[in-house]
Amino acid sequence: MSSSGRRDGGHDGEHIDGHIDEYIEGGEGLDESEVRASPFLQARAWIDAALAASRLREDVPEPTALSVATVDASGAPNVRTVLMRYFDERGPGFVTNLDSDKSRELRASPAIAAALTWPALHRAIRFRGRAVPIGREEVEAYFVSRPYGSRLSAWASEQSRPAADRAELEQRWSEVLERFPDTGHETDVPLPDFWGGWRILCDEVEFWAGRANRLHDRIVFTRIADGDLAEAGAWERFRRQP
Ligand SMILES: Cc1cc2nc3c(=O)[nH]c(=O)nc-3n(C[C@H](O)[C@H](O)[C@H](O)COP(=O)(O)O)c2cc1C
Repeated sequence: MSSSGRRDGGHDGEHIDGHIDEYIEGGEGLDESEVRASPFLQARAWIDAALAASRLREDVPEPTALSVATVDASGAPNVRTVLMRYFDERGPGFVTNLDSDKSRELRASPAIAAALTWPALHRAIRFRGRAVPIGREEVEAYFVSRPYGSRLSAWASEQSRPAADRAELEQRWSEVLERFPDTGHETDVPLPDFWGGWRILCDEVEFWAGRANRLHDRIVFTRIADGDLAEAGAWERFRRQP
């Protein structure tokens, strides 16, 4: 633990003093010599490391938790957390209600930014780009793999719309439970038309690696040509100041 850190993470004077300092004391950083040839390979390596760490230790919960920022019709930002359900050469992807605020915002303005953050590993990845809908077949293939209750909840919630009270939600749940009984088969709850996914086609991917004294490493891949995340020639790499 660093000299300025507090284990309770509570208030200390006028600022909030979290646990980050003690983690950053041990940051490995990210040197140009070890950066993979493409943003895909670099992200894949860090995501795999986070998934492995989350199986082995308790301080990396929800390693695929992805903060997703959109802008609303007035240009005001909006952010929420989803789970990254897809990651391949095309970019990170997530599933959600297609009538939710985030989906409405993305249809009006596809500009999107997202971040995976692993404080205990001293690492974060930031993605910026535009969102495109994930194809229905891909969504369907994922949807049938979800547990019955998760598939049912897709039907039970008009995500982001107001609800009078908790009882209203539970009433909707009872209705869909009756409508789509659990037969133990993957087709018992169909994929709703209003449920799907978004993929981020990236123009920039930043890898942040915490280091001592806040001299962190930031290695950025920025797009210079067409091509997916694995296409090394589509990206230029540089270092940003911390
Ligand atoms: C750890 C975590 C994971 C979540 N995963 C999802 C998800 O995969 N999809 C989703 O639609 N909402 C997910 N949520 C809920 C969202 O944060 C959010 O409340 C919801 O999508 C509505 O956002 P919106 O009104 O801005 O559209 C998750 C929340 C947390 C805290």
